[in-house]
Order: sequence, then C-alpha cells, then structure tokens
Amino acid sequence: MLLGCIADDFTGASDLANTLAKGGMRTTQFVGIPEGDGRLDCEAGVVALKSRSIAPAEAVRQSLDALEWLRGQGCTQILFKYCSTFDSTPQGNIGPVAEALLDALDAPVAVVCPAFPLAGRMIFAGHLFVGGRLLNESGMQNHPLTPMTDADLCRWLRHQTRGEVGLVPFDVVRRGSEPIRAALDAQAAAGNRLVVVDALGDEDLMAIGAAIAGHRLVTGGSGIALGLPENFRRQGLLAAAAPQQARATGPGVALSGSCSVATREQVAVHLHAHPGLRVEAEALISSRITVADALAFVSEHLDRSPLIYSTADPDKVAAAQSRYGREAVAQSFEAFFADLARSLPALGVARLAVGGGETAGAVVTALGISQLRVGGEIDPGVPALVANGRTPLHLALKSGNFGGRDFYDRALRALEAV
Ligand SMILES: Nc1ncnc2c1ncn2[C@@H]1O[C@H](COP(=O)(O)OP(=O)(O)OP(=O)(O)O)[C@@H](O)[C@H]1O
Ligand SMILES: O=C(O)[C@@H](O)C(=O)CO
Repeated sequence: MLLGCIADDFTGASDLANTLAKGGMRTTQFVGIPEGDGRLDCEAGVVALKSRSIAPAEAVRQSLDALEWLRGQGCTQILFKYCSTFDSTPQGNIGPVAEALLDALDAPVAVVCPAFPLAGRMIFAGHLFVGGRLLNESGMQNHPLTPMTDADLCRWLRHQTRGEVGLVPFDVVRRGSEPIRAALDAQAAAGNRLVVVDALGDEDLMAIGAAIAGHRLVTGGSGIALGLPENFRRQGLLAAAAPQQARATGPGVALSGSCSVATREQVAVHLHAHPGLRVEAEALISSRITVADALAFVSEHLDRSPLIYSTADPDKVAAAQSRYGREAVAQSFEAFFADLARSLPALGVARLAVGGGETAGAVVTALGISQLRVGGEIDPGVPALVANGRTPLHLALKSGNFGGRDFYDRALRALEAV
C-alpha cells in the first residue's frame, strides 16, 4: 500500500476510491479499520470512517487509529478526505483531525483543498463555490447536520484549529507546480501548517498534486487525489490492474436518507416510474411506520426497483429537528435504515443504491461488509462497488448532492455487472 486514505464518511470514501481507481491505482475501500496487521494487496487503501458528525475528540481518536493501521501497511503518504462542501461545524471535525494527523506525522504543512470541479466545487480567493454559488447560498446552509453558513474556508477552518490557516491564491496556482510548491514551503516557514489552495479546474488539481508529491499529509475532497497516482507512477511504483467482473442476478433496492438538493430531485424522478415508501420522522418515532412495514413494501415490489426514503424538504427537516432534537432524529433514521438493510439479503436483494453519507455508513456497517472492490464509475464521484461478504452484494453509495436526475434507476441497472 502506497497511499493511505482516511475518509470521514462512506460515500466520500467511495468517491475518493473512484478517483484513485480511475487514476490507475489498485484501490480497496475498507469499512472501518481492518482487523489484524497482515499486509493487504492494494496500492491505495481507503479507510471509511463515520467521523464527520461525531464529537471532535472521538473523530481524532478514530482517525489516529486509522493512521496507525495505514502506516503499518507501509503507506508513505496519507490523505484525509472530507466533503467537497467542507461539511463541518465551528467545532470540527476537519480542523481537529487535520491538526492531529499533522502532529502524528510530524509534517510541516498540508494542503486544504475540497475542490471537485467535475461536481461544480471550485475554490477562489479561499472561498468555496458549489454549482456557481457561494457555499452558504448553495443549499448547504440548510444541511441537517452540518449547515454551512460561511464560504470563506480560511475563516471557517480557523474556528476549528489551534494554528493559523494560510492560503495559496489562484494567481500562484495557475503558474504551476513549482510556484505552488514554493508558496506552500513559504506558508510552512511562516508557521501556517494548514493551507487552503485555490483550484478552479482539473488542471489546477493536477499541478497541486505534483507540487505535493513529497507531502506526508494531504487533505481535501476527492479532487485533490487527481494528481497523486501520477506521482507514484513516475517512480515506477504502480502495477497494471487485472480486469475483474462480477454479475449480480438478484433484485435491486434504493435507500435514500439524504435531504440534499440533488437527492430530493432524484427521489422525485424515481417515483415517476417506481414504487416508493416515504418514511417521515414523526411516523418513525411514534412507530406508526416500522422496519417490518418497509420490508413488506420491498417484498411486494421487489421486481420494480422500489425506493424507501426519508428524503424531505428543509422545512420538514427543521420541523422534525425542533420537535425531537437533531441527534434523536438522525439516530432514529440511521437505526431504521440499518435494520432494514440487515434484512434485505434474506429477500434475495443483490443490488443496493444508497443516498447520503451517514445513511450509507449505517447501511454498510449493518450489512457487516468489511471491504469493497471498486468497479466502474456510475456518475462523477460514484463508483459501482462489490462487497466482500458471504452473499454477493453490489452497491452504489451516493453522496447527497452527487448523481444525475435518474440516478437511482441508472445505478441499480449499472450494478448488474460490476
Ligand atoms: N425526513 C427527515 N427529517 C429530518 N431529518 C432527516 C430526514 N431524513 C433524513 N434526515 C437526516 O438527514 C441526514 C442526512 O445525512 P446523510 O449524510 O445521509 O445525507 P447527506 O448529508 O445529504 O449526504 P452526504 O454526506 O453524502 O453529502 C441524516 O442524519 C438524517 O438523520
Ligand atoms: O466530497 C464529496 O462531496 C463527497 O465525497 C462527500 O464526502 C459527501 O458525503
């Protein structure tokens, strides 16, 4: 293993694994920290944690444990992957985790670069734009767990860090790798260990990637990984990947817990041609709807790609949170999707498309999956995955705001052969 990655959620992990696999690295996604220290056979390992929305101290602890395991695998570079919309609160968890990793690696500096141009995430003058809008006007200001109310990444990150946060502006980035490398060295010399780097297009990310070839720690969205495989290839360290294919013959089901803008449209589109069961917070918490009801619904519509969803508009989410509390609502939905997922293999379900990082984390953990092989790309940032469990299961773990309008149907079809 050359590149060791720590992702703060499950859809983010598969987004990153997708970029690395496309870049030609033999990549495995791990569900949590694998047990044992036997050396595993891959070039990039992505440890998926569920640490985005937990207490900062616990996120730090889990990330350091993942780091230790990855170092034991021989990794020479560590990538901390967070969301391309920088999902975090003034307390964390991006800043505390990044600083703890810097300390543990005794690294002088690390870039902070959530840019993902293909998905419309760009950074200019340290400000994050999503789909052409400032982050705090992009819909992310309504996120149920990490409402993003400031697009200035340096200012937002400073709330979370002990140290000062630097910036490498676009006029340096567009001049290429050498000026970027020099600017990062200057930031490190000035004591700024975390440095936001502007990036508008993939060519910028390639240049940044080349500039950070020697960095022990890299932090960012999946875009920051675009240029990294080339660094290893240049050193002759990458082997050719043998093609693999697996078929899933059983039915497919979609589970949607994200309330993000793109997911809301995808749910509406899926419902035009497929059966769907909506699970509302009030109905779930008062047990008017149960996992058994959802299972009965899936069984009844098994051959028509049914969708079980809690996806709701911001006003509904806000009403549920003010009535029951944010944590309690999140826990109820996660427990619901976890229990439901656990029962699906017994119905013969062989393909699962899941929307939302927290939701995907709950589902994959409940299914007892420990490793995922990365297949082809379904949509930018969303690969098809094959789980290693006893029953063959093909999955797509979709970040809330990723994917085309007809994602759920297309993903379930794509999962037939991975
Ligand atoms: N109907 C609802 N009412 C209130 N909260 C909800 C409802 N449905 C889902 N939620 C909450 O919204 C959150 C969605 O988080 P999740 O990470 O799954 O999606 P996301 O943030 O859009 O995806 P990503 O992290 O991949 O961008 C969950 O914590 C869930 O508890
Ligand atoms: O970076 C992204 O936008 C995604 O991979 C993600 O982390 C959303 O959960």
